Amino acid sequence: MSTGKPATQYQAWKKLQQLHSSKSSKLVLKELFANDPKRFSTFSEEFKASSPDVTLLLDYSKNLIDDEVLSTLFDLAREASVESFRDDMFAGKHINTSEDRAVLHVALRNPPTNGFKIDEEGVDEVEGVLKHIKEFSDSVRSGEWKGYTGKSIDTIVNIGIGGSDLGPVMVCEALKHYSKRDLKTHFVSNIDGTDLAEVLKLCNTETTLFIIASKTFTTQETITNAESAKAWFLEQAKEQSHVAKHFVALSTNAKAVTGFGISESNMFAFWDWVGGRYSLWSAIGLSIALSIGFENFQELLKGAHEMDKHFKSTPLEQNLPVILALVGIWYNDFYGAQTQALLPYDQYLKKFADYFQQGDMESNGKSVTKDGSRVDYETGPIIWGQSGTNGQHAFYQLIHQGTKLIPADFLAPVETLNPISGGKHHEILLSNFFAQPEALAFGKTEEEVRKELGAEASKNAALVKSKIFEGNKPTNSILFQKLTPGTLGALVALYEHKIHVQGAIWGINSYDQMGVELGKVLAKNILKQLGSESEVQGHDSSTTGLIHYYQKNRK
Ligand SMILES: O=P(O)(O)OC[C@H]1O[C@](O)(CO)[C@@H](O)[C@@H]1O
Repeated sequence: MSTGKPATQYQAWKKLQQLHSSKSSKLVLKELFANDPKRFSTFSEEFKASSPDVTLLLDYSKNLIDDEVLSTLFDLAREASVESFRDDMFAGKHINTSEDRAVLHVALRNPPTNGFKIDEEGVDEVEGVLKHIKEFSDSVRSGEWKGYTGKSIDTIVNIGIGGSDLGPVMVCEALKHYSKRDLKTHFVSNIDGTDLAEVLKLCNTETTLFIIASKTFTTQETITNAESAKAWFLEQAKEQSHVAKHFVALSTNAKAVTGFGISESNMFAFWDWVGGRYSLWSAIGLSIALSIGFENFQELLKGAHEMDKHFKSTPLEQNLPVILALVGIWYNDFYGAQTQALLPYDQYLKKFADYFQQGDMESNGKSVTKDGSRVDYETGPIIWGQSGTNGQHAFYQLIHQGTKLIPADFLAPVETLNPISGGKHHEILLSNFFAQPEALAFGKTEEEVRKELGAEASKNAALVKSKIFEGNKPTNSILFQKLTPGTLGALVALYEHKIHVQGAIWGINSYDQMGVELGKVLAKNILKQLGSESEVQGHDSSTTGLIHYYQKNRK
């Protein structure tokens, strides 16, 4: 079990504080590289899965670390029992202590033979659900599954929110290359009626399949959207019995699913030990299987499983998720960095940062440890980013020359799936992928700027200053072979395990999400009061004023 101890109590943490005060000013990338020609090979690791297409190179040499800092970070991981906490997760121990649950997304991608031995109720049902997903997705994709007028399905609408939306959205976008183009996939998540209304304009009742994705099947947004979608469908289809051909559910709550009017045979089950933000590998991935086919879905699971094996069995010093986690902690807790940017140089990964915004921030956005103490150090970073090179023309200015330290992960494929114009686009893309971390690390000195400006430099001191790049900005670079389902699985699992390791060191529970509850409760209460001004009770003057303004001005 993780110690749940405040991280500041570890000896290694104290040593890292000393190292930061004594040497942070000396950790200058330009000098570290100049003094060590082998720095790249020392601080990079390759991950190779059994499929030759699934390889990742992590270069973490452009970080503000040296051997001593790094070995102290590994000491920290050992002192915080990261290895035994990891093993507890794989063994099905109830590491989600506040909800007394196992955390077993790894069981969803664990092959029936040669996998990990996991002992928890429901794990032996995983294969059966995968079989159900295969049969159903094959029959929809082949056109065998017919709608109420005998036509095949050509449109899928996944209705879900949070983990029941973001994973499928990200993966369907990332693996669009492998998708069945004549089967359109849409996602509706927001309670804002605009979301559903705009999607319904693209749908035909006779050929649309709605997937209602909700672990609890009580989430207000999802159930309201599902009810409205059903009403829209029945306006045309009339007969309640036709619902069975057009609505399926992905849930752990059979009672609520049948209560909604979907029969259990049209329900794809999963279990309490699958956290919402770790659920794309479960039945929640049905829209993925429909879009890219079951075999590709299985490749995705396989790639993740290979990363699970790496995480479970590789010594910490070569363990990719552990390295990413520790380097992240170095900036988050000792340099005071508030955020972490994820910058994929692959257009298919444009939703990657959005996905891990929930994955990381809902997991590690906590301020009490497992034993209830208030932390006196920073926990989860703010995750953000977008695909390169678009980000370069949006926010990179601040990363290069702003006042904030923004550690960033750059990701790119060696091979593109779209080598248009003889591969020219890809070469340009990758030249940017290589150039940005280099510019961030090594910057541009005043001397270089003066040389570049020539005579102009002596006339315009402010211009000289504005063109200096201080450099020494840390980055990780991840190069993967190409964006296959297996590679994506490995990449997602890499970041999932990074979150796990960081949570273990911070002593927090990465697997509950109490922080989303209060707002939900207040919204339900306010909804009951929106009828008239006199009903608005029990709020502060700001909230009351805002509600009254709305009530006066609504039409
Ligand atoms: O799948 P459900 O139960 O509808 O929940 C959706 C999402 O809501 C949350 O509980 C809170 O945002 C997430 O953890 C979850 O992914």
